[in-house]
Amino acid sequence: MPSFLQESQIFVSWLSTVGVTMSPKITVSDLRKDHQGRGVVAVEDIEANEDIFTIPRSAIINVSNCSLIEDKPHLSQKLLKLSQWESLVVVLLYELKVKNNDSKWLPYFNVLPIKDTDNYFFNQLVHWSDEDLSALEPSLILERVGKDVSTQMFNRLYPKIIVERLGLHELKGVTIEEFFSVASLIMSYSFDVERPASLEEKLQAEDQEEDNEEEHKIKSNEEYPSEDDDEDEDKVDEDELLNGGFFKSMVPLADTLNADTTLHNASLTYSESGLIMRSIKPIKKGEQVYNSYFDHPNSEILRRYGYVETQGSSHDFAEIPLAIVRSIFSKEYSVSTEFLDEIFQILNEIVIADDEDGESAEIVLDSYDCFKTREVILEFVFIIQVLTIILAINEKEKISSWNHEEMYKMVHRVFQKCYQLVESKKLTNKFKANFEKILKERLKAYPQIASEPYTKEMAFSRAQMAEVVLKSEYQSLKNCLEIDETFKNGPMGTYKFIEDEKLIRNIMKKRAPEDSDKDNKKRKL
Ligand SMILES: C[S@@+](CC[C@H](N)C(=O)[O-])C[C@H]1O[C@@H](n2cnc3c(N)ncnc32)[C@H](O)[C@@H]1O
Repeated sequence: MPSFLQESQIFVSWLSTVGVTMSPKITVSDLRKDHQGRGVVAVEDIEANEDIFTIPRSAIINVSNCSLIEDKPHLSQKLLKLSQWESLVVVLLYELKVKNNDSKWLPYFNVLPIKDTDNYFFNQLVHWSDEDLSALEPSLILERVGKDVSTQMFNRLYPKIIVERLGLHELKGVTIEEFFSVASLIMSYSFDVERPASLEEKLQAEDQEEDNEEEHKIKSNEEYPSEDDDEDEDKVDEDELLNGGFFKSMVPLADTLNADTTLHNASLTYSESGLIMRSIKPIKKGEQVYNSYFDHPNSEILRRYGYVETQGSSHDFAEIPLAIVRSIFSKEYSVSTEFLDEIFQILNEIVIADDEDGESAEIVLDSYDCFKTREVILEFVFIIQVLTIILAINEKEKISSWNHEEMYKMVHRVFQKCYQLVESKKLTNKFKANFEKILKERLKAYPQIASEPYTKEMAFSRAQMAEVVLKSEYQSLKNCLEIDETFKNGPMGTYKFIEDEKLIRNIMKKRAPEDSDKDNKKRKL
């Protein structure tokens, strides 16, 4: 059996046979000592904006370039009706299970975790046991692990889509574990590759032709699709492959690059004929060429890719659940959670009622993001400010005993006045106090280890990676808790703090008619 090194060499030789051109300034390296599998490293200095390699579209795998369509071109339209994920799963299963050693991409598959199980294993959160996952408490990433979604996809594909609709009996015996491996591979290795304009036109024309034929068939033969078919088509419609202008694709060599949010130095660009990996800054001899897998915090990097950045991701944030906002306000103002839920319901009604162009943002969210950079999402600022004022007025007026209509009017007025306040970069002093209490309460949920600084050690075990995620979130909260910094000169801009009474007096005074016109102007957060 070829060694790890030999497999890399076979892969690199194969790349040239499929038209990939590689700069002599890079090499595919063995980075197993750093627990990074393979990666691309510069063997000579590379300047900014240099082409590092180019990949023709014929070398990538997707629904328009794969053995399945070469062998069974009649399935093309049916595949295009699936979602991006579903179609790539089918395409890869066919390549791996049916073509297997005859696949033209075999030297590529041999350097991937799906085939090289001696040197790789999947570490994404879907593969973690419940015990492993418990180390991530209280991170809200636990609500997005994705086991249910993956299982649902498997149940949709089997047997209905793969066997009944596509007639791929040769893929009948695929187990849920095999499906999970392919799904994990797609999650951590695939790219959303823009379709070239020429292909886009061809696909749209074929789709139109297909629709016309379908319509003709129905009219002439009165042959209606079965109820079941109809239901299925509806389900995938929004998510259909033809939407979005890209194909989820496997891109050999581009996916050999590891990623780092701070060391990111190369990016993939698309042209009509192919894909180009280009340096975005100078890369010194000996340095690794790093891609970026979008702006993810460590929790999401772990969920999707199975590793963490040991000193934190540049895009780290922590999430504050709405439940904490509810419990702090309930405690601080001695009001029932039912009353707070009624206010939340009214806030949702206001957003819907005042939404003229469908663009107003909801402010009652399941959770609120607080970034390491000291940015706090505006919905969070706004809901705390609104609740602070409503509950102060409640102390004077006992709003909680009012009927829904009266309560709606008052909440609406507070909403509008707080909107103007926040828009003019002002907040109240009591907002500051409540913001602080909420963040402190969230911090209490984290274990002691989360408050300790990152260590220099690499984090390889699941327990170590979970610790790094908790540190990333804890530090994000701590940073945002430095309120004078958060609301002064940071990414949020500079806010002025005013007396709550001033705003409350303004709200309580009888409204002048011209005020209401001004108040009704469009709001977007
Ligand atoms: C697109 S692949 C990159 C190539 C991969 N290293 C290989 O040998 O096939 C993505 C996977 O590489 C690993 N990876 C990427 N960036 C990493 C990093 N900065 N540190 C550790 N592992 C990384 C993770 O296992 C991730 O799921």
